[in-house]
Amino acid sequence: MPGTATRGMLFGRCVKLLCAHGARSSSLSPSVAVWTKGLRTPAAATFTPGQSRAVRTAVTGKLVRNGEDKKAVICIEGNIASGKTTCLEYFSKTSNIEVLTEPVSKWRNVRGHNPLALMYQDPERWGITLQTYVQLTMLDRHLSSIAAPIRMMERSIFSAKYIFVENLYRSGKMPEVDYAVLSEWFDWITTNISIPVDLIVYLQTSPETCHERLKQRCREEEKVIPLEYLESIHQLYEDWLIKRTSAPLPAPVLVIPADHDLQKMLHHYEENREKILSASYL
Ligand SMILES: Nc1ncnc2c1ncn2[C@@H]1O[C@H](COP(=O)(O)OP(=O)(O)O)[C@@H](O)[C@H]1O
Ligand SMILES: Cc1cn([C@H]2C[C@H](O)[C@@H](COP(=O)(O)O)O2)c(=O)[nH]c1=O
Repeated sequence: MPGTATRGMLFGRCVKLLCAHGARSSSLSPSVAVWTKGLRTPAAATFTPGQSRAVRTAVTGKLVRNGEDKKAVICIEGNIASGKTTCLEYFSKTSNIEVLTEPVSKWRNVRGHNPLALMYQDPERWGITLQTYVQLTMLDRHLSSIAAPIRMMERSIFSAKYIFVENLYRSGKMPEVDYAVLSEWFDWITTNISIPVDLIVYLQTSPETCHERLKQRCREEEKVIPLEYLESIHQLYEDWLIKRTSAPLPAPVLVIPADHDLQKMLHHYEENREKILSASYL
């Protein structure tokens, strides 16, 4: 591992990304930030366990937001209405953890438009619109500054692509050109920007449980979701996080069975607390 002086040299190239004057105000995080670019080396980026995040970034040459590379990132993944928000709420009471829920309110209202509702009404036409905005807002969540040493996020830019975009495309509801454009964006982002994740917590539910919880939550846009849609999302999650056959894993996975009632789930969260929080030492 390089010493402090070497690391200083590796991180010597700083760039400032500043908001353009006169740009329309946005509901995203302010983009004034200091970024560091790791040194690009011809060597292939191979990560070994225990290697520090700083060194990995130096090897890959990705843009990294200063300071954020030292924080632990835990992503809570699972099907629609599997209990992710409830899990985040539980851990939000822990000091040292800052929780970042999915920006669903933005997906329901971008300058007066509701791309989430439009997508469910006509996925062929509006899938690309929603997923472009999901990708942007998820990236914004990953890059936002937090004060606490541990960041717990609901889903990730990875599941938006590997689960939801993939589902639209495979079910024939996203034209190939839309899928290609979204994939190009995703590949550019993940190649050039450091999006570290230290642990994925997968709340594993049956699609039937999610269907029940979804009906109980009663979000207007989601009233049209049939059980088959949740089955497809479930299958994609299982392929990605359990069988590990579909897409790369950005982090180790901790599986928590999540079909149980609320009281039992809170007990499971408590039982797994140490394992989850130890992500900060990875
Ligand atoms: N273990 C549970 N048992 C029964 N209902 C639950 C449980 N966990 C969450 N719920 C309820 O199910 C609905 C979906 O939960 P939520 O946490 O919003 O899921 P997600 O964030 O994954 O979409 C909510 O109405 C919530 O109160
Ligand atoms: C990430 C992502 C989400 N959605 C949809 C799926 C649900 O209707 C909401 C998220 O609600 P949840 O209860 O937190 O699962 O957004 C989508 O269509 N595309 C996506 O990439």
